[in-house]
Amino acid sequence: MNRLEIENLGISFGGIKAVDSVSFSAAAGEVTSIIGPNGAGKTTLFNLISGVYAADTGHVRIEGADVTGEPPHRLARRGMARTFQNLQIFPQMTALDNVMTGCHLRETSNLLADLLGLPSSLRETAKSRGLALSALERVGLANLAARPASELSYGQLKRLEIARALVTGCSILLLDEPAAGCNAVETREVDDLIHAIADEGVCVVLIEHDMRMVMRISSHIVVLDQGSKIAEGKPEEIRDNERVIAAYLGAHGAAEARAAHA
Ligand SMILES: Nc1ncnc2c1ncn2[C@@H]1O[C@H](COP(=O)(O)OP(=O)(O)OP(=O)(O)O)[C@@H](O)[C@H]1O
Repeated sequence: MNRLEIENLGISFGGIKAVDSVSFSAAAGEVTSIIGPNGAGKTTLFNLISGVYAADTGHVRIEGADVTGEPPHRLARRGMARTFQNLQIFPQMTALDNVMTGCHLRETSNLLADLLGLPSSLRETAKSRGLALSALERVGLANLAARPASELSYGQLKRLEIARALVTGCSILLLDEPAAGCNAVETREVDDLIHAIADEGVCVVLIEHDMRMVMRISSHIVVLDQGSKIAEGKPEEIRDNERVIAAYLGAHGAAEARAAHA
C-alpha cells in the first residue's frame, strides 16, 4: 500500500485554480518529487497535503486512512513532518535547541508539569535532548549541537531543518526546496541525506528546482503546470517528455537532466 495517497486535491483563490484536481501516490522508502515552473502550485499542494489549507476538492490518505481536513498537528501525530521553502530557524538558539523545538509533538508531559519542573517534565526534556542529538547525528551536525544556529553555514541550516522534522519520528517527510540556495557541495550533502532517510523507510516527498538533484534522487516525479498535473513517471520518462520540456525543462534543462541521470 502507498503510504501517502492524494486524490483529486484542489483549491482556488479568487476563482483561480491554484491546484486543480491533482492525484498521485507516494511509497515508503521512496523519493517522490514535485516539479514545475514558478506558480505551478507546488507549495500550495504541500499546504493542502499538510493541512495548512483546507482543500475545496479531493482527499488525502495516510496508510489508507482518510485524513482530509485534519489540521497540521493531527497530521504530525500521524507521522507527517515538513520543512519550508524559507528557513524557519531561530538564529540565537543552539542547533540542539532548534531541533528540540520539534520534539513537543512526541512529548506527553503537560504545561503545569513543565512550569513546576516536575520529574515527569524533566524526564521528557532529557528524552527530547537525546532524540534531538540523534537527529543531529543523522544529518551530520552532532559536532555543532552547542553552536548558535547563526554560526552555521547555509547548507548546514538546511540540514538542521531536516533534523527538526526527523526528530518528530516522522514516516512521511515533505521537503520544500531542500537544496535551494545551496552550492554544489552542499546540494550533494543534502542529496545523500535524503537518500539515507528514504533508505530507512521514510516516504519522502519533495519540491525542488535543481533538476540534477531531482533526477539523481527521485524514484518518481510528478510535474505540475498551472495547477494541473501534466506528467508523472520515472526520471528518465520525465526528462524526455515533450510536454514537460515545453512547459518547464526547456531544451537546456532536458540536457542537464539527461546528464545528471546518465
Ligand atoms: N494564499 C494564497 N492566496 C492567493 N493566491 C495564492 C495563495 N497561495 C498561492 N496562491 C497562488 O497560487 C498559485 C500557485 O502558487 P504556489 O506558490 O503554490 O506555486 P509554486 O509552484 O510553489 O511556485 P514557486 O516555484 O515559485 O515556489 C500562484 O498563482 C499563487 O499566486
